[in-house]
Amino acid sequence: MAGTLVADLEKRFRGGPTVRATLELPATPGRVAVLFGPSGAGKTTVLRCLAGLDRPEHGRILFHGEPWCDTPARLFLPPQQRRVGFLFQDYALFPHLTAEQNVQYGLGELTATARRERSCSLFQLLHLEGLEGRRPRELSGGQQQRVALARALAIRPRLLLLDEPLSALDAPSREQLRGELRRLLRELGVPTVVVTHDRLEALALGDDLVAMEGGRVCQVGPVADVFNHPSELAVARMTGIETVLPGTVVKREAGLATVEVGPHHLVALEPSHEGSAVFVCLRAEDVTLGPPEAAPTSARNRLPCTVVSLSPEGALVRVALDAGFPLVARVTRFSTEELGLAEGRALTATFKAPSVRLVPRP
Ligand SMILES: Nc1ncnc2c1ncn2[C@@H]1O[C@H](COP(=O)(O)OP(=O)(O)OP(=O)(O)O)[C@@H](O)[C@H]1O
Repeated sequence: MAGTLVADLEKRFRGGPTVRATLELPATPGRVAVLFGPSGAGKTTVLRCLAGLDRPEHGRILFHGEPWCDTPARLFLPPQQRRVGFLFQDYALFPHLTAEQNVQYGLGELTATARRERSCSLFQLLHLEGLEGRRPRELSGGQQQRVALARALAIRPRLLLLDEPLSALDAPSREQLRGELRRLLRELGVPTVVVTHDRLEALALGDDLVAMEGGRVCQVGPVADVFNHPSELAVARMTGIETVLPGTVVKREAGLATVEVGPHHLVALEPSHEGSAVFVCLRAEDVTLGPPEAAPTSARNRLPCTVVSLSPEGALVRVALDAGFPLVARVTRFSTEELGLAEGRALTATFKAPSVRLVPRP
């Protein structure tokens, strides 16, 4: 129990959905867990229950073995007793207070000197020196975010909870601050739970991932495990796998599975689950394109296909293909030119067996 955050809760909204979450996460210094999923998945609801801002109808929350919520025992600790730092989506800074006053707001129990010392060290840590006297409207989006983070940290929280911390920023700032926030969270040494619906943000910020959809937790695990081995179709979709095809496992041998998909037999690593009905999931980045007469490579899967459409995406091009079933590849502009890609062009698509993820099909 030490070093973990355990939650098993159910929150019902009158006339609305029920959000259920069962999860156990490492909560060690600097470790970041991401609640990830599409809009309406229930991420914010879980975060608010962890904070003590919402009260679940049923459930338990244990932080390092200490009960924060236990509905059968009628136990519910308010946020200040949990000592959690909460960063709201819109930062919720008091507009009439200066940055320094905002940061010192929750420190009423300290002497004025101690309050000043605490906020001074946070302004240094978050590179906000010189901005103490500014009001929120006189700060940039990134500066507001850091002031809000300083306020959340001022109480010396045991757990930091961040709701979409970058969503209030424009795209270029978001990209820049993603890496900065990650470094900062590591440095701060406080276990953190972050809500995001953004795939890149989840990858950049998280050590652990809780994938949610439709008010339930679909999968929990280290970020790379969840992205590489989605346990179900909903997780495959939310982690950005574009090719999802119904298939049937027709052979299992020597750690490999042969899967019938449309007119083809594909080779994948043998899945740990039983059952032959599967979804074959393939990332566009894992598909290599070459001329029809391309020489064999180590890739187990080679499919003749034709180009259906090309869509530029910055330095890359998304290539929709017809291989007897729809297949998506993503290649550089350079490769597009070199291969002379155009609608109707015949090609060979190749991908390795470990790139083919098999997810059980109900
Ligand atoms: N106070 C409320 N009353 C009724 N329904 C609510 C309330 N708060 C949330 N919900 C509903 O509960 C579900 C989960 O909402 P929640 O805000 O937790 O989702 P989310 O994953 O954080 O979504 P988003 O990414 O859009 O913020 C949604 O269907 C939402 O409409």
